[in-house]
Amino acid sequence: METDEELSVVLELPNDDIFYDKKEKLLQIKGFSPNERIYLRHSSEPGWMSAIVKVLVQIARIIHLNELELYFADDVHSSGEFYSPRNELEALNFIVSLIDTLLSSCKHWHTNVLQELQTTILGLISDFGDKNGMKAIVEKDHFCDQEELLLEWGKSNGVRTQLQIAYVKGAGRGAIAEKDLKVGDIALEIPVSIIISEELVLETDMYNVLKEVDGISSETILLLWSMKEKHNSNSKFKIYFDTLPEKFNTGLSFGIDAITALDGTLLLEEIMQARQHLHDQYDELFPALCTAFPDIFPPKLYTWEHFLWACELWYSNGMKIMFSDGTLKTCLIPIAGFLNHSLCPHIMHYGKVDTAANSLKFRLSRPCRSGEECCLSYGNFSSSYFLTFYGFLPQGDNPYDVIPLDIDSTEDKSMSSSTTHMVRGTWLSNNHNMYYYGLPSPLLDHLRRSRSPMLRTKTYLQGDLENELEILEDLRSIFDKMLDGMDETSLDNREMWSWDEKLAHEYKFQQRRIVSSISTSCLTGVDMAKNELCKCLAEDSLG
Ligand SMILES: C[S@@+](CC[C@H](N)C(=O)[O-])C[C@H]1O[C@@H](n2cnc3c(N)ncnc32)[C@H](O)[C@@H]1O
Repeated sequence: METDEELSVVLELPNDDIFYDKKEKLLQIKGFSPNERIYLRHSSEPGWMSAIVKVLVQIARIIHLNELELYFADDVHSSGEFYSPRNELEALNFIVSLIDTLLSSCKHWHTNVLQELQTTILGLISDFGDKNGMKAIVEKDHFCDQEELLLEWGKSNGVRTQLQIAYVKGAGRGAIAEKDLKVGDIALEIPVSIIISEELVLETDMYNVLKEVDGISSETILLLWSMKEKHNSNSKFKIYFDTLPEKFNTGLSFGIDAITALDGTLLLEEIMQARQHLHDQYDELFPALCTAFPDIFPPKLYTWEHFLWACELWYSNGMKIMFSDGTLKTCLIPIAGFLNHSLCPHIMHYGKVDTAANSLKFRLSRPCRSGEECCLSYGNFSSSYFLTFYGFLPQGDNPYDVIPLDIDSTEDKSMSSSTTHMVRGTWLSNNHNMYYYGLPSPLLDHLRRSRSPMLRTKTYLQGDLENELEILEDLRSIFDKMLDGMDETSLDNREMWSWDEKLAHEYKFQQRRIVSSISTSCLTGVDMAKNELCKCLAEDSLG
């Protein structure tokens, strides 16, 4: 919005945001309203631009917090807050789009300010990517003949790409930028006609049989179709199926030694349950379908091993896509399936078909230089989820690596009864002061209230400090027990391990690091609270 003299922008927290109240409160704590107008005034003062940028970024970050980030957001007045790479990129891209809108409609005398602002924000995005993105090592001695064939096939079917396929260290194939790509560029465009979705199955004999099976989902139907289509030499997608790995190596196919190595972690139970669920699903369908319809379900293609392969294919390569008619379907997307995951991705939004072009566009949210690997975000998942369903542990600090706590929060009147309490590595928090300790405030507040419902807020009075000591001791004992249950793991002999043992030990190492950071933070908190309590008692005895 602009007048002849004044150029301004309103950063609005949408009324329909499901976390409106919590975000409004955070904005207020930082001194902003949910409809904050920022004047974009050029000034001769040095630093005028960074002052504007600081405010814009602070507000944009809060507007774009997701549920988990909100849970861990400190409710204290401090500037320069950082929540997660996802949030940071989302916030900065939001400002870029606001400036784009202003630039498209503004008076020419304002364009200089806006362009300068645009350049500053794009610079921040680029710096952020340089600092937080992992640089993949391209393995030049691996050939990608089949992948090249798939690319050619794709291009002849309307694919447009600025990416090449190559092997990258530790991640199989990946997509490498052919030239410098900037924010807003489309790295890859896939026409809907080559997306593998349930439409393909509808006209088949297999569908006529499976639609009669009680409770079967369209995802399972497509999975069973892909098991057979993989071996169909006349398939339209033969070149795609030929590029798929023979083995996926996800947590679902962990051997007994790797499973045993997970002892003491929650992941052991999660993997066992996921496998049991798949086994049950398989046993419900087979061998019955092979016996009743051997032509449609040839027994040699529908073994448990083939079924597990297909499950791993769909878990690790399936993408949820919103089509132009509004339906959401899990799909396999040739070529896009080469994009690896990053915690600081280049591409954040790709799940919606562009109706005008009838294609899926992979647009960049941060620049990718020529020769650099271009990565997606697969979603905000924990490392245990990535390990189980994708077979890797993301490099770097994963903000979604949380340990859920089984604490009944129904008595907590200030929050919805569905609040799930959790913790994560306390090194991720900026606030390790008294009453915070790097631990999430909603958890601490809940524990404080359940011990002492009439609690005053965070005072240095004897009762509060004693309460504080007790909750920290209780928490610490939970995490010390957890640590005792996980024997120490050393990564020194990783060269001797099989792929699955390596992943299991790395995972356990990460979990121990998280748990021990929480225990240490509790202990530091206990020391702080004891210190304050001593001071308080000393003052009382003096006074
Ligand atoms: C959609 S595919 C990506 C292409 C895959 N690299 C390939 O060669 O087919 C997903 C799989 O890639 C691998 N992957 C993706 N991101 C990764 C990462 N950041 N680190 C290691 N492996 C990764 C995992 O094996 C995962 O199951």
